[in-house]
Amino acid sequence: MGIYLGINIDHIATIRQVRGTDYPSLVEAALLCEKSGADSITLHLREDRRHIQDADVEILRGKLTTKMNLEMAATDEMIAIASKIKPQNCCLVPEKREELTTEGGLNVTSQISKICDICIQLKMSNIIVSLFIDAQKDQIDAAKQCGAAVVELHTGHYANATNEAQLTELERIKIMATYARSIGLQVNAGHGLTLGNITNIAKLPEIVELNIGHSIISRAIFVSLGTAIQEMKNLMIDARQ
Ligand SMILES: CC(=O)[C@@H](O)[C@H](O)COP(=O)(O)O
Ligand SMILES: NCC(=O)COP(=O)(O)O
Repeated sequence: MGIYLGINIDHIATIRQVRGTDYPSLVEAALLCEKSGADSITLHLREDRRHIQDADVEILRGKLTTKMNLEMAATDEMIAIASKIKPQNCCLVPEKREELTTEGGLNVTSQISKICDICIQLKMSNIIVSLFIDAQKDQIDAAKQCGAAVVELHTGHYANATNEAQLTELERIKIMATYARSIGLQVNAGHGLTLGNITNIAKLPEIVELNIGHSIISRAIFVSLGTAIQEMKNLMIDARQ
């Protein structure tokens, strides 16, 4: 089975926000991503608006030719925005104001009734709901119970680990991807993936889509955005063969 690549463009918005300029253009970047092989565009509208802005979500919704995957916190404000903009996919992620980046998965087990309600509301807007969770059985079961169609397994711990510890994380993701698939969930994965650590994750046959941003945007400094995307996609496809 094939494997899809979603490009996270938050990090392009970060460059713009740090100077308050109107460049680099997120529309130009997103369209170039799509032209270069991205299967979807991921953007995280953080509560503190540190990179993606509300207007970006609105404008990109009318321009993307693939799919928009809107990452957002499980808050009333974000649900209202998603219900208005209607991206094809919404991924609920945990957020801490002070964090440098997303540190772990959403704790679904501790807020089942709230996440259930959000899934119902988003589904009413024809949005496919994904939950960004750690590769843990109780979180996967809770995601299923809440009615999410997709889980995105957080690969940050795998990406940050080395040697034996990384293999242990890989095994955990592998077992949990198989389990999530067996109970009817679509399995995506992402966070911290690079050209150096992608192959073992992309080899897992249950994984449908990988969302990658930071390492691709960083690599683009040296080889162009289009080439950086193609390099990653080629590695993913090679891993599947
Ligand atoms: C949920 C996730 O993994 C991405 O949204 C990632 O967090 C994007 O980068 P920032 O953490 O810099 O917003
Ligand atoms: N959901 C993960 C994502 O969108 C990309 O994360 P990163 O590659 O920027 O760490």
